[in-house]
This record gives sequence, C-alpha cells and structure tokens, in this order.
Amino acid sequence: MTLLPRPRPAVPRVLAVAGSDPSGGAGIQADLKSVAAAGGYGMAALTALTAQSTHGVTGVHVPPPEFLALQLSTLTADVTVDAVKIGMLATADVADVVADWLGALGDTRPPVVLDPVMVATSGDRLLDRRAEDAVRALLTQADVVTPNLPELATLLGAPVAADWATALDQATALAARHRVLVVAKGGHLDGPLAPDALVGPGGVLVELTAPRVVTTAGHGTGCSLSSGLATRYAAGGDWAAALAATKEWLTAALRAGPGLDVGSGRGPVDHLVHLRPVPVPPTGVSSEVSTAPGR
Ligand SMILES: Nc1ncnc2c1ncn2[C@@H]1O[C@H](COP(=O)(O)OP(=O)(O)OP(=O)(O)O)[C@@H](O)[C@H]1O
Ligand SMILES: Cc1ncc(CO)c(N)n1
Repeated sequence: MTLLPRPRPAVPRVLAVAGSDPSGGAGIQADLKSVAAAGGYGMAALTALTAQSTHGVTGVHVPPPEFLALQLSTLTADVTVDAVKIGMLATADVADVVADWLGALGDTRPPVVLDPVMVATSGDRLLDRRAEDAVRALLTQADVVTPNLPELATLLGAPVAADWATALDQATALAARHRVLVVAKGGHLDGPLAPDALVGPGGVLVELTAPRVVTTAGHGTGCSLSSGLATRYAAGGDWAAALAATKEWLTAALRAGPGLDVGSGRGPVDHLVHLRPVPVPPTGVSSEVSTAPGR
C-alpha cells in the first residue's frame, strides 16, 4: 500500500504496542526510555503483562484483546501517531487486534516497525506457538521487521543461521517474500563484532558493524533498537540513517549498562547514557552502504 506523505515532526509521537517488563530493561518500559533517548514523545498500549526480572520471566498475563482494541482506538481518535513500534504480541488474538487496527487506518497508517518477539533471551516464551502465523501475516502491514536470528529462522521456516552470510541471505529471502525491509541482527552470533544490516528484497542496503560489547547487561537490546529506529525514522524519514544512529546509541548504552547496577542477572542497557556526567567515548560503529545492483 502507498502511504500518504507525512510531515516530519520536531518531536515525533511514537506509540509502542508491546508487553510490560517490570524490571524496566525490555518491553514497554525500554521502549519509552528508548523513544525519549531518541528525542521522541513515547506512548504505550499494553498487549500483555509479564512478571519478569533480570533472571527471566515467571508469568505472563494477557488482558482481554478487546481491551487492547479499546486502547488503540481511543488513543488514535485523539492523537496523531508519527510511528508505531510493535513488540510482544503474546497470542494470535492479540496479533489480530493489531492487524485490524492497522488495517482500519488505511493509507493514514503511520510507519510501523515490527519486532517479532517470540522468546526472551532467558529462554521464556513470549509468543504462543500458534500465534506465529498471525505474526507472519502482520509482516505485510509493517515497513520494517527486526527479528533476531532465531526469529528470522522461524518466520522463514529455516534452520537458525550459524553465520552472518547465511543471516543476510535469510533476511533477503524474508524481505522478498513479504515485501518488507528487514533488519538482520548479529547479536546472537559469536565473535568480536556485532553486525547489523538493513536488507531489502534485492539484498543488503547498508551494513553496520560495531565491536561486540562483552557484558552481562544486554537485556532488552531488541526492544530498544526497534523503538529507537521507529523514532529516528519518524524524525528524519531515512531508514538507513535511522538504523545507523540507533546502533551508535545502543552500543554506548550497552557499554554503560553495568553502571546502573540493576539486578543480579542479565541487566538492562543504560538508555539515558547521554544524560550521565561521564562523556560517552567513541563507539567504533562503522557503516557500509551497499552499491550492489538491486538495492
Ligand atoms: N554484545 C553486544 N555488543 C554489541 N551490540 C550488541 C550486542 N548484543 C546485541 N547487540 C545489538 O543489539 C541489537 C539487538 O540484537 P539482538 O540480536 O540481541 O536482538 P534480540 O535478541 O531481539 O534482543 P533481546 O535480547 O532484547 O531479545 C542489535 O543491534 C545487536 O547488534
Ligand atoms: C515484555 C517483554 N517484551 C520483549 C522482551 C524481549 O526482550 C521481553 N523480555 N519482555
């Protein structure tokens, strides 16, 4: 669908449709901090509540999906939303509510970043297995999807990529199949680097490389990346530039995470690292724009 041209707001109004993480590192709590760190105004419609700490998820409560529909319709009857980030969807019914809401917006639908959250890094499931098809169906209503490597493999129906070249091939296949931009994320690979790439149906558009941060504080990186990306795109209108700036910020936030001293498990990144009194050192993120045909 061709969307209507949108004005570039000075302070983008960004809506996160996602689950709650009481420990503040992931989910809606991370989204709101990430939007604020990117200069946006954050809003939140809750899909699900988790009981969660830096050690993992001990429970999930999904309010009636009709109540999510009411949150979304009430908000958008009043507020112009400049970008949407979708995170944890929990069940097929919840995913269907989000799909119906986006469908009803028609060509006034804001840009959508879909983070297809399936399993927390702690190994706990955040998406009902029967809901995977509903999330796949939502891909057609998203502008960008940001799967980690296991999520990319599930969406494609392929084995999990064991190396970066395979991840890029899978991202290209997913982009071509669903006509969506894909952010391939190398966070789950081993090695000294943490590469990410923006990939379209014709292949890699831009590849970003950062030194891998060796840390125990990496909880919620995926949520933080997707909401930062949505916010910076709403402000600037350029996915590649928005991804590069978000990667730069996230690398600094990852480095600073342990300074927060939150919990004894996998702690959060410091979303507001740039507000701390200590200057942020260079992150070493480099970016390479592809000149390959088909970009
Ligand atoms: N150790 C690390 N050092 C540098 N960047 C990292 C590291 N781990 C993850 N990242 C970056 O964080 C972002 C999210 O990647 P990741 O693959 O961890 O997503 P995810 O699994 O969806 O996150 P989550 O842990 O929130 O579920 C990407 O930009 C990735 O490159
Ligand atoms: C609520 C919630 N959403 C997403 C993630 C994935 O990081 C999580 N751990 N918790």
